[in-house]
Amino acid sequence: MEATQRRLGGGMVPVSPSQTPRSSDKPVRDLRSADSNSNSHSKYDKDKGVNVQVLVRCRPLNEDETRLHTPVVISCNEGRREVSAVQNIANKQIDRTFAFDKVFGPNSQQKELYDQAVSPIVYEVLEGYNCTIFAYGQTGTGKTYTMEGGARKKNGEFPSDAGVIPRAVKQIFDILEAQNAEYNMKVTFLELYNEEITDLLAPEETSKFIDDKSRKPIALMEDGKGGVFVRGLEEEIVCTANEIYKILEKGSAKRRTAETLLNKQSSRSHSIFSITIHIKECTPEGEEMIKCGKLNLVDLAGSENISRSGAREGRAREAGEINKSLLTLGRVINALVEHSGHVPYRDSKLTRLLRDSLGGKTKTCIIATISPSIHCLEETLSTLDYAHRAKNIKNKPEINQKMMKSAMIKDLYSEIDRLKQEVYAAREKNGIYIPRDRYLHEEAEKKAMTEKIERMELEAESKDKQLVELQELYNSQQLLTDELSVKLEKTEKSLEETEQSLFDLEERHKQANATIKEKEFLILNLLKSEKALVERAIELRAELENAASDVSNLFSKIERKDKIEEGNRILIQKFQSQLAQQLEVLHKTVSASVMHQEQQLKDMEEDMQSFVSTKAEATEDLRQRVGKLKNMYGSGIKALDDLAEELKVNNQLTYDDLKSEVAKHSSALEDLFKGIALEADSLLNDLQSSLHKQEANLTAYAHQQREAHARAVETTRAVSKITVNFFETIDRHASSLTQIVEEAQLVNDQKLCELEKKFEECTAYEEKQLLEKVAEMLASSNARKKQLVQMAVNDLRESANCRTSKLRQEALTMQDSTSSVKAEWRVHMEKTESNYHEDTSAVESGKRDLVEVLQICLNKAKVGSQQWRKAQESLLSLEKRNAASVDTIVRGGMEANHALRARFSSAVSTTLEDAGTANKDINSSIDCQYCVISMHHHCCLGR
Ligand SMILES: Nc1ncnc2c1ncn2[C@@H]1O[C@H](COP(=O)(O)OP(=O)(O)OP(=O)(O)O)[C@@H](O)[C@H]1O
Repeated sequence: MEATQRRLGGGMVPVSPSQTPRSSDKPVRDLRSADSNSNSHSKYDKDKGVNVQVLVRCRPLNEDETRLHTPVVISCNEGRREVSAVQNIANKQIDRTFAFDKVFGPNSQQKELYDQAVSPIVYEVLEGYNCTIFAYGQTGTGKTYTMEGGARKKNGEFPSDAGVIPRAVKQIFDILEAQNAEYNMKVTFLELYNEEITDLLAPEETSKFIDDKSRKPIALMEDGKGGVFVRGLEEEIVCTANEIYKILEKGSAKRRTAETLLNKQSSRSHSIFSITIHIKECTPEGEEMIKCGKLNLVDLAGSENISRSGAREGRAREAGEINKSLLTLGRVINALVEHSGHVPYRDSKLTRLLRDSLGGKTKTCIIATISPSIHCLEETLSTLDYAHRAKNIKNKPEINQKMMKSAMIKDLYSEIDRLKQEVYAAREKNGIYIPRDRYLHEEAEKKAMTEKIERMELEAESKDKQLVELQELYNSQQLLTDELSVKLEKTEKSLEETEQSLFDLEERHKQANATIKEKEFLILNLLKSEKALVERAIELRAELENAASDVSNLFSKIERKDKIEEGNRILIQKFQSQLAQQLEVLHKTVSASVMHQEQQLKDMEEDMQSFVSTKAEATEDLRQRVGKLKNMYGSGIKALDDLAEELKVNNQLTYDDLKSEVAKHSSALEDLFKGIALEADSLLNDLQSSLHKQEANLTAYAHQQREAHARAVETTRAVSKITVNFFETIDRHASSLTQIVEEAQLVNDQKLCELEKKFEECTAYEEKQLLEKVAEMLASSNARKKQLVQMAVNDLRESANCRTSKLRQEALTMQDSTSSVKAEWRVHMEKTESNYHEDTSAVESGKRDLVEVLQICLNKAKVGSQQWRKAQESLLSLEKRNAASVDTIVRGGMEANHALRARFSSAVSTTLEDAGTANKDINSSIDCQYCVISMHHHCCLGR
């Protein structure tokens, strides 16, 4: 029942098997996160957890597969960490790609896989983590090959195809040896077969019978803290790697294997090989601590298709059990991934054993093995799905709490005592006896367990009932579904038939519609042509009727025409005779009138000759009169010409007067302007000279100001220099203060460390003494403690005093520097003040000068304005005079013009009178002429 220590190694004391290393409740720093290449480290986050690392390994085709040229459907892209399954047969197309943390193709070597995926995990185990690596995959895909290796150890050499387990063992020993560490290592090796656990390291006596029945299953117990442990599992203490190899060989040989169609040596059970390492560490204070790490290496039985693997009878049951536990594992993975409240760990022993590795505090790595063959595609896809899903499981790894060696020894002593008591009790009485306390404790535990079991049974019953109900419901639903599906089928068939007939009918309907349409079209065309024909006939009839009436009309017209033509002929004959008579009469009258006309023309010629002679006389008379008029107009125009000449002379005179007057005025104005310009010039010169003076003053003032500013800048520079010096000294003091404080801190720390060390030493010493003289020692230890504390306090006080005095000194130096800065500042202030006063007086004098200059300018401006006023007045008087003289000239001109205008108007009136009489004469002569002509005209008309 109880574990027995088989060997003691490295001077370390092993822990009991029930003491499976536990992670501390305290969060611990991930020590390998910096140098590990495992991506789990990078993902690590205390609250979120670390994803289970999943890698895939594809084995190469085996001999048979190569011989039979089995098609390969799996391709591995190690760089992109992807596995693709591609198959295209007939109409079934598969093309799926999965991404994993790492992918190892068919050519990958054992060492490669180990170095890349497992080695970092081993480092983590040595840091104090619990880690699990398990291989999952279809039968014959290389789980055992990956975990254990193809060949066992040959002649002490390390084989190149050694698997994960021997390599991990070697690495652990190599590291520990290199570190020269004091350690203790123990291993366990168990097998889970048909839901029963067997110890592969059990002593020979108990397993000398080869048949399965002789193998005693061992119990899986709850440790009361949520974990499980295997009661009575052998723990082999190992000191060298070779020992482990031997153990492995021995254990593996005991594993149940069988030949299946897929694997000649197929593992029929799950195996868990665990290595627990305790490493001694010394704290800087010299305390011995024990660090503990555990590595679980799990080789699962193959997931398989029973029919394909060729498993029969016993093997089929095996396969069923294997599949059941793997199914539970799948359900656990699903529940963890989907974060469902209940995770069915308890449904199989495998999941109970792996509980901490799936969603617990262990770091886990799953190696999924697959075959590239087309025949395994279904299982390969299922494995890839499974593994891909497992990628999302999150664990929360924690480093196992380090134990103090003394505490551990204490625990072990109490364990030995308990065991001794048990042995003693057993020796004293017949049968099995245990101490009362333990009995009571176990009874209570048992009671609690019974209650729990009862409760669970009740729950299970109710669940069963529910299940039965659900089953019934499911069955009835199934029946209903079957009925409905039959009905549905029938309905579908009839629907199909109806649809077919409907389709036919529709076709026929379409055809009929088409023929109807054709016929309708023909009828319509016929009707149309009939209608057109009737219309045409009606038209033709009307035309015929019209033609008949036209013909009758034509006949009557022809008759009438004939009659008229007859009448016309008679009339023409009458007209001919009349016309001949009239033409004879007309001939006679025309000859008489010609004679008369000739007579009249002779008379007219005579009259015209007399009229021309009278006209010549009248014209002579008129010419004489016009000559007279011409003379009269010539004398009038001459008089007007004389007048205009006189006017011109007058105007010239007036213009000359005006011109001389204006010239006089302009010369007077010129003289005046010259005088004014001279005055203005002198004024401007004065103003310019005063401005020059002012400019000189201003330049002097600016110079003064510049000098004052330069002085101010100088002083400011001096001040800033002083201030910088001041701050530098303050800085120096501050840094020396910090140094002092740091020193003080260091001294304090050292002293506190010493105190702590002394206190611990004292405590340890006293603890030892306490076993003999507790009471006596207590007093003395108290006194000693007091003394020690007093000493430490005094020490601290002294150092504090020393520091205070140093601080005071620093403060004094600081005060000194401050006072010197103050004095410098005062000097600077005084200087600045005197400069300021000087500047102000200079400004005042400048201001005064300016005021004087301005006054001078003002006076000059006044003189200027007076002179301008005078000039204005003289200009005004000149203007007035000019205006008066121009007025008299203009008035004289105007009077002369008036006299000329009177003469001109009298001359015009006489000329007009003369012209009036001449016009009258012409008019009367014209009238006379007119009378003569009219008389002539009348005479001519009278003839
Ligand atoms: N990567 C590999 N390279 C070379 N040979 C391999 C590889 N993987 C597997 N094999 C060979 O394939 C055969 C089957 O491998 P193995 O027994 O490890 O499969 P398994 O997955 O453990 O099967 P089972 O689940 O039935 O135990 C072995 O002969 C092994 O040597």
